[in-house]
Amino acid sequence: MISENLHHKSFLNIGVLGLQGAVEEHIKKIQELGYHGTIIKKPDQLDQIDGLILPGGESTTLRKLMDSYGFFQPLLEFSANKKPIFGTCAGMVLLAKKLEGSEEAYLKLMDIRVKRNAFGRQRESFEVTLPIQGFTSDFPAVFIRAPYIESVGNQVEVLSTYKGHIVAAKQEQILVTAFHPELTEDPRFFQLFIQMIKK
Ligand SMILES: NC(=O)CC[C@H](N)C(=O)O
Repeated sequence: MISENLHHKSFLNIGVLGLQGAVEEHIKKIQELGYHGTIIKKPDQLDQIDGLILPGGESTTLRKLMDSYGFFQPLLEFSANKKPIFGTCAGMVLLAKKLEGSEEAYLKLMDIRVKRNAFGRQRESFEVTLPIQGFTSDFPAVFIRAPYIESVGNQVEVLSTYKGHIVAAKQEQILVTAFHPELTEDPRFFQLFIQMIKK
């Protein structure tokens, strides 16, 4: 009985880093798909979850908060244990191995070089439909002061580009999007992340 229940989908517990940014929107998406979503405010909560979403927000603020709450080392361990991480927008900036310009990268968990606020002032926020590798139809992508990926290492699978710039990618158990899948009705990026967790 117990082992059967453990396979029930609601037993997957997906965390959303809850220090700043689009936290509730992600929790809502996880719940809509029938899974348990937990707002993560302390590093010891990482032990309870099967995967973690690093939401959009302001990456400079986020990294300061992550440092002061002691998240840096525990997140490296979380990733070393092959627990999946999904970074959207600022979350993607935090996962990058390199940042364009003088700013030092933060977690350096994914072999991507990221340019922040990359689409310029005129295009602070916009929505486009994009073909995504593995999806059978285009995805509505909402960009807000979005970064893009300038280059990737050979472990990285490019999932989507917009105007020649990489805006979604995957490396082993890490998924990133420059856009905000939590702001559209389309659940496919969350479904993809959940598949990565179940693997
Ligand atoms: N919507 C977002 O997450 C914006 C990201 C922000 N421009 C940054 O670099 O931190």
